[in-house]
Amino acid sequence: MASSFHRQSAANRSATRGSHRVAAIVPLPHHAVVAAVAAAAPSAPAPTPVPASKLIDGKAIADTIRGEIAVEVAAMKQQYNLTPGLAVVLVGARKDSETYVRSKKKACAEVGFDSFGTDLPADVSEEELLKVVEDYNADPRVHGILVQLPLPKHISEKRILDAISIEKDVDGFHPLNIGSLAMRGRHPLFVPCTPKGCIELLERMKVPISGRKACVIGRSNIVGMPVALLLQRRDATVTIVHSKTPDAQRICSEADIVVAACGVAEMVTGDWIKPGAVVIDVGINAKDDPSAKKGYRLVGDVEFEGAAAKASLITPVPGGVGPMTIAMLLQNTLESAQRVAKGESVTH
Ligand SMILES: Nc1nc(=O)c2c([nH]1)NC[C@@H]1CN(c3ccc(C(=O)N[C@@H](CCC(=O)O)C(=O)O)cc3)C=[N+]21
Repeated sequence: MASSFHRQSAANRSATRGSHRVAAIVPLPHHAVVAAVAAAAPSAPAPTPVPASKLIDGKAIADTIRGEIAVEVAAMKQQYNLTPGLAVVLVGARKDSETYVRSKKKACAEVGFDSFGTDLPADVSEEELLKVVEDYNADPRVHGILVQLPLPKHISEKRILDAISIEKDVDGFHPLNIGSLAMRGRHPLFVPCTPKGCIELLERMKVPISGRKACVIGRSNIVGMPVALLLQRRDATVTIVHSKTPDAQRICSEADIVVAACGVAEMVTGDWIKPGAVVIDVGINAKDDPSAKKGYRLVGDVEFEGAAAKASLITPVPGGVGPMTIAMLLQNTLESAQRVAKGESVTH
């Protein structure tokens, strides 16, 4: 089960502060460090742990955002007597999908949202699923609709996603939302959650984007393409590399910001990373590990130790982008409810 999608995260220091601080406070000559390490660990050299100052703590940042959302929800209930509502539709019984759906519903409860759920059998017909989506489209208690992907093979993902009312499309997957994202001077109603989470991590860590070179690895509709558009909107110079790109590693190694969303476990090794670059790892892959309780552990699309040795900041997996995806889903749902409360809702 090597589902790929995202996440990681961690610390509350900026990229520039992190790297400058190390340079300013630890001016030890290299040989002195080597000598000190040798004295402390005379036997097998243990891998140097990644310092906390390099970690982008996605879980902590997502917790902060969820706290901010809870405050807004309480205010909205007071002022407008309105509670944001999210509907999550799950088809079939994929273990990973069930886990994600459970954490989405839990997150809703924590910030004071209403959550609605429909679980359908894997052999449900496309028509029945469409009917569920249409009922949620018409339900005024529901401000966001998420149909958990992937869907079973016999159902057209396109047909289902296109049926979600654009003003409840909190995943931001509707072509009208993606189209607006791609056009200067336009503003989509919703930005897809994982790409939005990546940018939020960069911004909260005060990583400069404007004028920087960014490399996005992967061109999927849900992550690679929209995250590239978001970086470009913030005036980065963006290169997207993918499975058919000759010399992807060389291109990546020139980037100040790397977003890895290729869906291949630990593909991006340290030699892809320019010294001081900021690395956002969107991958989530299960890797066999007999020493782990479950027999596997989660790894990203980035080989963490090697990349961390070069990077100024890096997101871990888990605990990086993953928790941010859920926080951004809540934020999109809140924004949707706010539009309704203020009478700004657009009609489909
Ligand atoms: N319509 C739709 N929208 C989605 O946003 C969507 C989807 N379908 N299908 C599947 C992917 C996957 N996804 C994740 C969300 C949170 C974590 C997450 O919170 N991960 C934690 C925990 C990981 C774990 O322990 O399993 C972490 O990385 O720290 C991961 C993955 C949303 N997806």
